[in-house]
Amino acid sequence: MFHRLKNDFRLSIITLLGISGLVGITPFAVLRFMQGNLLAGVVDSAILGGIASSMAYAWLTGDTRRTGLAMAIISSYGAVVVGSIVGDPGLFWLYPCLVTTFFLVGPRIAVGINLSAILAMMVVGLAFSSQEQMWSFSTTAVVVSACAYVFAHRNHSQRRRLEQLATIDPLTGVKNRRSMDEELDVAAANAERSGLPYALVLLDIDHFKKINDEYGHGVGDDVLTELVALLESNTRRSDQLFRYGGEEFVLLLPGVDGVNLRAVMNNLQQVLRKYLKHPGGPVTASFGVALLGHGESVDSWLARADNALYTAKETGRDRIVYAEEVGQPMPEPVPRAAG
Ligand SMILES: Nc1nc2c(ncn2[C@@H]2O[C@H](COP(=O)(O)OP(=O)(O)OP(=O)(O)O)[C@@H](O)[C@H]2O)c(=O)[nH]1
Repeated sequence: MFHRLKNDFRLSIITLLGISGLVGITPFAVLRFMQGNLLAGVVDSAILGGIASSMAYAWLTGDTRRTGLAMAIISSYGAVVVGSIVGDPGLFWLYPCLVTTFFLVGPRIAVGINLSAILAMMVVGLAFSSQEQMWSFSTTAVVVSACAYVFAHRNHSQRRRLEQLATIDPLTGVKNRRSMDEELDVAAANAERSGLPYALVLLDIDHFKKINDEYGHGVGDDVLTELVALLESNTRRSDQLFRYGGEEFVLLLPGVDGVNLRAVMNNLQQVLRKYLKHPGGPVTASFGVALLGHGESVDSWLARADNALYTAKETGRDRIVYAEEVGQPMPEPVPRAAG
């Protein structure tokens, strides 16, 4: 349970706000019934029920996106109904809701929910004892929403930037090794479920150190970016390229095996031979290729591709070596899905 709370930010917010809502609203629901205000008591109880069932749904299904939206709507419009029934004291409930919507949904949706709730409160008009009170409330509620929006928007873009810094290689713009680990896990799980074949290619530029030493690091960097451009423009959109480290890259190719895989690999090798150049001439690369076996771990898959690459380097470079050809028995292939 603590593990889920620690790793799922939205679930932890839903739980925190849900528990705060239940603890904060329950005494008022009891009070309304004791005061004989049945309608307000029933509305408070309905809000409590909505919050509790949303929280349970989020925990059971993990669908925190829909739950966040449901909780934002229930709490904001619930506050409007309560304000309209009990008047002044109910107005204050909208303020925490205006802020918490930004924790539950994206900034734009939160602004939409907030403005429509403020407008609804004004149109119904029952919560206010005077025009002045209505306009004071509406103006301060809009100011609170605007400030919360600016803060949430900044937070959102900073999080996106951090995600980018953590997952993208700054020189070439392709995903880094950290993203690769995640994507390979996803691919292995998908292969078991759907029966789709997956090929993994480890690619390493030949004699790259010499290029750096003779022409400088700037030229080496240009070769790396040119390699990425060539690979990206000669593979499918569903293929994924990662920088494994230094001058080594990983290509993840879903849906290809057998003759098709060999055709793809031969084409890539030809393209690099023809177009990848440094000031002294062409640049070549060596390739180690491994198809994911049935039930095989990602580590074993990578290790087989790495062994194949090692063989390609040892046997002269500028070569494509398939793992099953270098004395590594290919694990049983992933069974194809029926149909
Ligand atoms: N320009 C540049 N060089 C890099 C970068 N990352 C790693 N390198 C260099 O890549 C070179 C890799 O050299 P080696 O591992 O000896 O490999 P190699 O010279 O390609 O030899 P083989 O792989 O055996 O053909 C080293 O000189 C690193 O400094 C980078 O981002 N930019």
